[in-house]
Amino acid sequence: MLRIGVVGCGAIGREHIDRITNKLSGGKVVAVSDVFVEGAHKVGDPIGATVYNNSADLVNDPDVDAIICTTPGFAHKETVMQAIEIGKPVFCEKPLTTTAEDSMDIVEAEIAGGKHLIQVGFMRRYDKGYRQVKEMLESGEFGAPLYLKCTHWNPEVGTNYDTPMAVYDTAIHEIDVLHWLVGDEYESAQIMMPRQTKHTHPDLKDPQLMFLKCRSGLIAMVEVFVNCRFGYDINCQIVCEEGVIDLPSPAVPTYRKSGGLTTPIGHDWKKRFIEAYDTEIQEWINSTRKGEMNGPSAWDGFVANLTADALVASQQTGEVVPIDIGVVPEFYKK
Ligand SMILES: NC(=O)C1=CN([C@@H]2O[C@H](COP(=O)(O)OP(=O)(O)OC[C@H]3O[C@@H](n4cnc5c(N)ncnc54)[C@H](O)[C@@H]3O)[C@@H](O)[C@H]2O)C=CC1
Ligand SMILES: O=C1[C@@H](O)[C@H](O)[C@@H](O)[C@H](O)[C@H]1O
Repeated sequence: MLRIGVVGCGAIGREHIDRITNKLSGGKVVAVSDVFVEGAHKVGDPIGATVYNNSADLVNDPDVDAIICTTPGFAHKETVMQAIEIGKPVFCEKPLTTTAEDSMDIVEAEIAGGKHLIQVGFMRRYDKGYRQVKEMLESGEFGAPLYLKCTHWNPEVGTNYDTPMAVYDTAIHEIDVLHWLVGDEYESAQIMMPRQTKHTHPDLKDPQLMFLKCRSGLIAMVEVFVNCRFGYDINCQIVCEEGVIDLPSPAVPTYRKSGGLTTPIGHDWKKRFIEAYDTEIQEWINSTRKGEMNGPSAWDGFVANLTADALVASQQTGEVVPIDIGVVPEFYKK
């Protein structure tokens, strides 16, 4: 049994605790922590977990074999570095950090420790739909992918969500999954701001149109609209030389009523990728128990943050910003 400590008992922390406790196998949450300690007690007490009010004490608890970090992005580095220091595996929710510089510090610390310890929560790589699309592209039947049109539509966000977060908290999913999907690397990024919705606030530009150009010339266009009101709607269309692939959304009943044919759209990000989260965490438990680390790595987290930094820079100017990921360290070559 993998004894897991969860740092950060907010929305997704609670989700992961629930799936490990009630759905998955091979793992047990034995400790939880949150700076808001009452929140940690609320989820930790019913499952008999030790409750901490800080990350260091949880990481250093000898009864904790591995850590899940589900604090906000700005706090990830602290916990991940503590885990590397003591040599414990850590599953860190996306983004690895909020800047490429901080992610590089983690990459360097992991390499110095000489052991693969970090997995980043890019769960879309575990989604059946994205996996099917990847297989279709790799079959060669569609020819080369030329451009991608993607939407990351979210019903609403709070006032603590600002313009850069549209990139490093939200578009970070597309940043990671799209280059993985097409087997390419980004070379530049650009953002254009269309007319803004009245539902946004002064610190948030919404919507934003993001353009990512790959080395092959392929361009991915990502629409991020986080106050779209109508639902949580993730779409991806890949236009190839020999055909067009649309990412399948999970099947929902459609219905005819009052003179209309309706396809309902969900509102909740927790449900859209629920199977992907289950698979992701189950595979992490399985591989961690075997002393392996097979999922998205700290290097993948760094590449995503480097790309995010370029997009954030373009938010100010609208200009095309180059991206140079450099050479993949030997340590991360598969
Ligand atoms: N893979 C995915 O689809 C999703 C990933 N996330 C990621 O998970 C992380 C958490 O997001 P949410 O659960 O939505 O946030 P949240 O705000 O609901 O929860 C964060 C929790 O961390 C606590 N916290 C803050 N600083 C802390 C610290 N230094 N040490 C311990 N606890 C601390 C807060 O009190 C709060 O309980 C973020 O990085 C977010 O981007 C969130 C939702 C979906
Ligand atoms: O990661 C997530 C949230 O943090 C983010 O705020 C949402 O927009 C994402 O779609 C969800 O998956």
